[in-house]
Amino acid sequence: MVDEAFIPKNLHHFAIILTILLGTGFLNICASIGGEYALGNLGGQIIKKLRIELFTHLQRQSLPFYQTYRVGDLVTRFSADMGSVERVVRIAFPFFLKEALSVLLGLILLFSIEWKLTLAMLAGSTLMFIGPRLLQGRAEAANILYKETQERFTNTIDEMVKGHKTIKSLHLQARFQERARKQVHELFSFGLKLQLTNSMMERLPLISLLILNGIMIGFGGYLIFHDMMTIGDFMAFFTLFLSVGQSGSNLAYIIPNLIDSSISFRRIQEIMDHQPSVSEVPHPLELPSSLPLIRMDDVTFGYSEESDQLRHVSLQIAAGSYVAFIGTSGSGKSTALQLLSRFYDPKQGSVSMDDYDIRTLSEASLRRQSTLVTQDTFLFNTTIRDNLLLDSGASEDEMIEAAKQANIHDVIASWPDGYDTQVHHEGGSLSGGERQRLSIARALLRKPNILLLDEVTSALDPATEADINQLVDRLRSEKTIVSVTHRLSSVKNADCIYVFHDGRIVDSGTHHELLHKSNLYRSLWDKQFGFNLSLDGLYATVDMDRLAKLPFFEGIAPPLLKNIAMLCTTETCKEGENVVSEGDEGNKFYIIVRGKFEIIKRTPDGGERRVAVLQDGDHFGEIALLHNVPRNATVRAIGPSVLLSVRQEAFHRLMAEHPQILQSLEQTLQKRIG
Ligand SMILES: Nc1ncnc2c1ncn2[C@@H]1O[C@H](COP(=O)(O)OP(=O)(O)OP(=O)(O)O)[C@@H](O)[C@H]1O
Repeated sequence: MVDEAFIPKNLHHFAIILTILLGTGFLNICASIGGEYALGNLGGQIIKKLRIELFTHLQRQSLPFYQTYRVGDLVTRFSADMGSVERVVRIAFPFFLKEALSVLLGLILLFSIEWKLTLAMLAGSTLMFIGPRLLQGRAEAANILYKETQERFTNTIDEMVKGHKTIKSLHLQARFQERARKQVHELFSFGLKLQLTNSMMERLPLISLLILNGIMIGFGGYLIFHDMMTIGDFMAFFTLFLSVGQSGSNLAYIIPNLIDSSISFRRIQEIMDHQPSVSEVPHPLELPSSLPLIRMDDVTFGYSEESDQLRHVSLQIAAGSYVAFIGTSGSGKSTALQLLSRFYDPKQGSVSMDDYDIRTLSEASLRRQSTLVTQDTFLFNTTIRDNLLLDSGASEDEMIEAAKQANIHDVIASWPDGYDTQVHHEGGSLSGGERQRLSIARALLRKPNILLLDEVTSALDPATEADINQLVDRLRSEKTIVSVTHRLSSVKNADCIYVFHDGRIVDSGTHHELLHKSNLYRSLWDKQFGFNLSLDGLYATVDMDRLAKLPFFEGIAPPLLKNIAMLCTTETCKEGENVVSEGDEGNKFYIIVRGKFEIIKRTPDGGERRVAVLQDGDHFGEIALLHNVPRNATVRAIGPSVLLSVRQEAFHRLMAEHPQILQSLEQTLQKRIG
């Protein structure tokens, strides 16, 4: 324009150049609108595909995966990480393409105007990328640190929301507040570090651009003074270089975004690379719809490579029979049930239904045939109706029938919205017993041939437990039922009871056979007999024969034991409640009538460690009847429980009236110490 139109004042050339400028400008506007739509659409499609693939991949994962990754770890990948990839795919990547194209075309034009100056500029422009490159490692590390902290904070929020009842009842707000405060502080400091590194990476190219401008003006001036370049060419070069330089620094500007997104992408990829440990074979078989014979042949299984929780377990469950797995806590009963459901595969041996190894069956056919009901019931945040029906295809009448069988229909009908009642907090608004009965109704609606029950009556009151036991009795002819329980009275009628101990089956037979031949079974049975509990589960008594079996009361005459039995008062406690706390002064003795308790010891670092689990018939704190000694551990209810307790003062009054009790106790203690 300067050399061909302005200096020679050539109107014709001026008109041509102006038309070209306006025409290309218009083309530029049209192309950018079209390009933005096309790239936006492409970016959106990529993200859509990635989200669906990640979701589907998560659903394919087996149980160990969900024990490795916590909710926050996965939610962050879907939210923050996916967001960062999305920003790059939708905005930064099109921007990168546009700017890279500008640089490329600009360089071609610059070469055509003055190649020597362009070469000089090109050599200088390496400055623009050296700085960011040097900072890249630090930026990546800061980014990873920030994302991991985000993940931990999300996990804390998840735990706080899910455990809000326990946190309140144990008054742990300060502990969570402290954890959250620490993580928020880390988010602040790591975020600041990340921001500073990123802004340094963004500033460095601008500084380099400033230096480049200086070089260009200096070298350009030199060329003009030596008649090696016209003023017009210099002005064209200068204008074009400003635009190319700006595009170049824009490219450097988006590097932090690219780093952020590449780390997010790596984190998503880490999940996508995780192969499920239990997966379908390439051409799975369909299990015929009939009551199958179930077998476990020499099964050994461990949750980790280092230890085995089941060892050489072999068992056979006849079609249509009612079988129970019983044993001490931690003996492997639930693990065996999970292997029957194929939530895990054995390390050695096999689980089969009829003659099919269940590893060869399609997951759909296995799940159609067998349903597992566990004690941790999960309800979806939708209506009770949806929670019951899910994809079972059952009718309204069938749903009501199943709810009646599970003894929950009357409760639902008494709610203002009945079956349309909305479930909140994954069922947290319902009682444990209600949740459990809903999950039983849900399982019945799916009409499985095999019903696997894992401690399903542990959260129920005695009346409901009796109803569920009757239901199981009614169902036993039409289904194969396998029930894991620690409450022996509820499986007395089972066709076969397998007794687990330390990961092995040590005995099997009917209740009567086991009473005769199995010491372990007899001792478990003896521990649980002799208690009487009202149907609402609020009032309990203990027989003196049962008290006589406690080592502590050995040798005390029956009439005195009767007096001790009368001192017992019933205590009920909710899940998560501490019955005794480590360090507190002990003044009561307890016997567990129903329920499970964990014994917890404080660790030197301020944490907690579970050292044992107590259940129906176990007792603790007997020393408190005699002396005021501090409790050496905390006893916390794992589920709703009922206990009988004897207060020290009442016991002392009894001992004052009957000094023989003290004599007997001292003799017993001497014998035990001796
Ligand atoms: N997901 C898991 N990862 C690692 N170890 C586990 C896991 N689940 C259970 N265990 C361990 O495996 C052993 C057997 O547990 P399992 O739940 O099968 O016992 P159980 O007989 O059903 O006991 P309980 O009556 O107390 O539930 C226990 O030592 C337990 O701590």
